Amino acid sequence: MAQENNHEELVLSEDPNHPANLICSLCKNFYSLGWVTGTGGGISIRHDSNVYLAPSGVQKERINPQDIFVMDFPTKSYLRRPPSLKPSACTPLFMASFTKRGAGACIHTHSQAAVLCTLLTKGSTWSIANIEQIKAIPRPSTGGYYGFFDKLVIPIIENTAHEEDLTESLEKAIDEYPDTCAVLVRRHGVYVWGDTVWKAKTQAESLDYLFQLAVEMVKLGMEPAGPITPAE
Ligand SMILES: CSC[C@@H](O)[C@@H](O)C(=O)COP(=O)(O)O
Ligand SMILES: [Zn+2]
Repeated sequence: MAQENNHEELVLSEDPNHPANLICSLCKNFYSLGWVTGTGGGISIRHDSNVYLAPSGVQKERINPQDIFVMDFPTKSYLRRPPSLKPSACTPLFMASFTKRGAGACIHTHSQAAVLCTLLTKGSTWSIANIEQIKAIPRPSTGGYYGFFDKLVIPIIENTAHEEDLTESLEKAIDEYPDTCAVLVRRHGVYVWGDTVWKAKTQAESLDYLFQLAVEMVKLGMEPAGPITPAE
């Protein structure tokens, strides 16, 4: 019987910046940061009209380019489905960032700092102010980035039993917070997107830095979004 054409040419490339190679190398990088351990978390990249997706339920730091799914973005149909694998359960959430924000990549982490920030905040947003690293976060309404004296506000949505059931509330948060490039998921992690894969990466790094800092500030009795007070 003839083998189904699985379009390996869509994922096999010598170019380290090919999306299929980048998903593999970045997942190793994110694993070492504790963002994608134990199969959780992941990344999807949109390049031209193709969306590149990791498989579901696998050790993300051990993915090979042959394991990558490729979707045609305009039609949402799969151009390549590796046999015996399922696409990431995060697919509809990654797609929300591509469709609603035109993102070029979306990163999902299970970072403990992100989870702790959702536990330290009872409401539906998490914020921080007056910290230099805020300046790495884009603010679409101004066409630029947050300033040092601005307050950064990230929406928090409630977790669900299944990843795909988060889609509706993530889409609502994206609509309600037009300046955000991230949505926290309570007791779960965070989704961060960017115009390009490198912007998504640096924004995810900057946010994780701020999440870690905020946890330490709270431990020291400081309010992360509070006013600047003279050091004692
Ligand atoms: C540790 S299981 C985590 C999953 O349920 C989910 O939250 C996740 O982030 C990864 O889903 P996956 O389908 O493996 O890409
Ligand atoms: Zn997850």
